[in-house]
This record gives sequence, C-alpha cells and structure tokens, in this order.
Amino acid sequence: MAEVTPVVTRGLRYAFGDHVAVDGLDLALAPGEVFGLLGPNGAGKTTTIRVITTLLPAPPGTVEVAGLDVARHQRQVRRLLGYVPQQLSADASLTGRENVALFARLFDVPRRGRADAVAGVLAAMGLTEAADRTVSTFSGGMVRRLELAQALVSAPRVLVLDEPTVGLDPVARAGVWDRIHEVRAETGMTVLVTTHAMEEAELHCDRVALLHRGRKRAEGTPAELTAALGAEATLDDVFRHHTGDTLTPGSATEEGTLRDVRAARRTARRVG
Ligand SMILES: Nc1ncnc2c1ncn2[C@@H]1O[C@H](COP(=O)(O)OP(=O)(O)OP(=O)(O)O)[C@@H](O)[C@H]1O
Repeated sequence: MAEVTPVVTRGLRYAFGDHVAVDGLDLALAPGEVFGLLGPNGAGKTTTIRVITTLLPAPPGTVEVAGLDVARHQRQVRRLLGYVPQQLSADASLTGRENVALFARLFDVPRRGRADAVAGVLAAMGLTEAADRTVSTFSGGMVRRLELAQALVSAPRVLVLDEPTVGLDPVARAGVWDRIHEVRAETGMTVLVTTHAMEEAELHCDRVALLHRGRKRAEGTPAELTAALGAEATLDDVFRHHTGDTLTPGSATEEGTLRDVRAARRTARRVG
C-alpha cells in the first residue's frame, strides 16, 4: 500500500484582516523528505506552517496531515507533529533534561519508558553530557538542539521547523542539520522547514517551494530549479528569475534584516 502523503495543502488561503498572507498555496510533501519553504521575510512561510500545525484555523478540506483534515482532527494531528517555532521554546531556568521531560508529559509520552525516551532524544541531539545543566549555560546551537529534542520526544511523523538555524554560526548550523538528518534516516520522518538561507536549502532540502507574497513561484529539487537557469545558477538566481526579488537576507529590506537581528537577540536575552 502506498504511504499516505504526510502534508497536503490545497489552495490554502489565509488573511489577517484585508492582508492576504497566503494566497492559494498547493503543497504535497513526500514521505521522508526534507521539504523547504523558502522566501524572504513576509512571504507567508510562518503563516503556512502555523496553519499546518493547527495554531491558526484552516478551512475544512484545505490542509491534511497524514490524511487527517487539520480542521476536523486537531488533536490527532498535533500528536503526529513535532514543531520548533522561531521563538524560544526552552525554559532557561530548567535543565535540558527537565525541559525535554516537560514536553514528554505534555505530549502524553507513556510514563513507563518516559525517562528512556527523554534520555534517548537528548543523546540523539548530542546533549547527554549537558543534560543536567541549566539551559542558561547552553550555547545557541545547544539550545536549538535541545528544542529539537523537545519536539522529537513524542516520536513525531512530521517535524516542522521554523528558521531552525537563524542566529547560529556555521559550526552550530552544521551541528543542527547533522542531527536532523541522522534522526530522519533512523525514523523515516518527514521534515518541513522554513528558511531564507538558500545555501542551506541547496545543501539540506530534497525539494523546495519558493514563496513570494503568499504565492508559490517555483517548486522542485534545488538541482532542477537551478539547472533550468544554467550551470552556475543558485537558488537566489532562481528566485530573482521568478519574482524580480532576492532571497538573500543581507540584501533584503531593512525591515527584514532588522527583524532577523531582533529575533536572534530576543533568543539570546532569554537564554542569557
Ligand atoms: N498576526 C498577524 N497580524 C497581521 N499580519 C500578520 C500577522 N502575522 C503575519 N502577518 C503578515 O502576513 C505576512 C506573512 O507573514 P509570515 O510571518 O507568514 O511571513 P514569513 O515568510 O514567515 O516571514 P518571516 O521570515 O518574517 O517570519 C506578512 O506581511 C506579515 O506582516
């Protein structure tokens, strides 16, 4: 029997008042792939994943997770998902292990075996040594890996990550991605990730969709999309080709750049 499609959106539209943030989005993720939603600040990436994760309401029939309509089966859908939001989701005053144990309780990981599940995901994220330190002593990369451990402790079928490496240095970024790929290879889970770092998308995503002003402008493997523009092309070139705009954060709008800095600082302040 064919595996059920892990995430589907059909003509998804979401508006904040008059402002249409997502405008007729069709997506269908394949089981076990890393799928990247790419776009500059304000493209509609976070809104899309907030609908998929049931944090914003979806009209019936527009979004399914593992064949379940998110409008009708919120609770079941939440049990299938792991979600790491942009905002800090770890409590800096608790230890790493206490944070993950809290998520295990929240997600009803059975009491028997809960301690093992917590230890298992901490080990998978390379945090065994640091597990009993308070999170306020963690580096940014360790905090991100802890947040992944929190999201993974309920063994989700779909892991949703909103800008997982924003504000991290290249070594910490690589550490986060290595762990994501290891868990995916072991469990076969599907990963949906938003980013505006296109070199990361080229390296780590099996397929990407380029979003611009709430609409999908292109979709495919990074190789397919860039090959269409020539041997030297990058995903940024592809994006510019389809939108006349750029994905590169450094050359994005002032607002976008400032928002990145604010987000990174917000995390640093809460952890520090
Ligand atoms: N709660 C809200 N109220 C009103 N407008 C909103 C709200 N959240 C998002 N928007 C607007 O919807 C549009 C899409 O925002 P969204 O956060 O989905 O974009 P994004 O691609 O995830 O960008 P970012 O990388 O900044 O998170 C933007 O124009 C944004 O200003």
